[in-house]
Amino acid sequence: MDAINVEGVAKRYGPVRAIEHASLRVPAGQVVAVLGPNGAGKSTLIGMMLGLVAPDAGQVELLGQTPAEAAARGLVGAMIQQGELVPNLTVREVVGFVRGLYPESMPLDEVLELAGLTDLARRRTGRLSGGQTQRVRFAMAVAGAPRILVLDEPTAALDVEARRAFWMAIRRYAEGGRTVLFATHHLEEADENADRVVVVSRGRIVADATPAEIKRRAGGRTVRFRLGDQPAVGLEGLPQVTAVEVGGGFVTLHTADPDTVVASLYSTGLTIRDLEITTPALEDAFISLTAGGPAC
Ligand SMILES: Nc1ncnc2c1ncn2[C@@H]1O[C@H](COP(=O)(O)OP(=O)(O)OP(=O)(O)O)[C@@H](O)[C@H]1O
Repeated sequence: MDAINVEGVAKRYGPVRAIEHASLRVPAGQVVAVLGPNGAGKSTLIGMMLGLVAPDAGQVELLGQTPAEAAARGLVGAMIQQGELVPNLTVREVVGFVRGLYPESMPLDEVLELAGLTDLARRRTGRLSGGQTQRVRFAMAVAGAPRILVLDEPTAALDVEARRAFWMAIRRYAEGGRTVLFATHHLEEADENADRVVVVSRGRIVADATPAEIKRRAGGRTVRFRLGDQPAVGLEGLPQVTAVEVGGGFVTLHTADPDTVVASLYSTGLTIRDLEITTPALEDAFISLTAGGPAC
């Protein structure tokens, strides 16, 4: 049984089609990034997964149950963008309260340690920084030891160091077959932390693959080198070369198969200098996959 099964969901807000017919199956144990620009529909899709937004069409199952049933049984934990913490309670009290709502929760000290809150346990939540508040939200999301964890832009308020610590905690949580799905605009975050990247653009899933596959689909690779005074003729006829650019003293060959291109390049007898093979950054892949911008 899949951890998450989204089948043909759609949601409109007046004239805006926030999500148009999206389907997604996530097996247990995967860490999935939902990547897309502002307004792409990520929060709407996540809201439908959590039962917070009613789809106009289609359905969602979490471990074979409706989102409401899964939430009632403590199978799903969530960190969403809205919501204030109760300011006059300590971190330990807030997390302990949430933990007490679940049938099979994690030991409180373990939750605090995982979220990096051990030293802040006695601090009142109204006196926390933005990053510390995010850690409390994370602790609340995992306190019930849910099998599925859903996070909507969880690192939005965090600096680089806090981000790194946060992702280490998520990876630890995902160990042992738990499923994590998170929304992000941060390409490097999807690349570094997910097994699979689902790209959403203008309410549609436009790509669903590993980060490496997304880069490959969006642009292939380039083989770049200097030819000196030798003429750059016949290079477009080499096997697997899809385009040739000459400029700035360099020749750039575009290809999906750089190994074949390099082998055939050396067999031409040309003197090749400063050869390098490059892969486009995930950022470039993302821009070309989501070309067209947000839905409204
Ligand atoms: N409650 C609502 N009422 C009206 N329009 C809405 C509502 N919620 C979302 N939308 C619109 O639906 C579209 C998708 O929004 P959504 O918040 O799902 O995108 P997102 O990818 O999560 O964006 P962001 O990264 O900025 O959070 C946007 O055009 C947004 O303005």
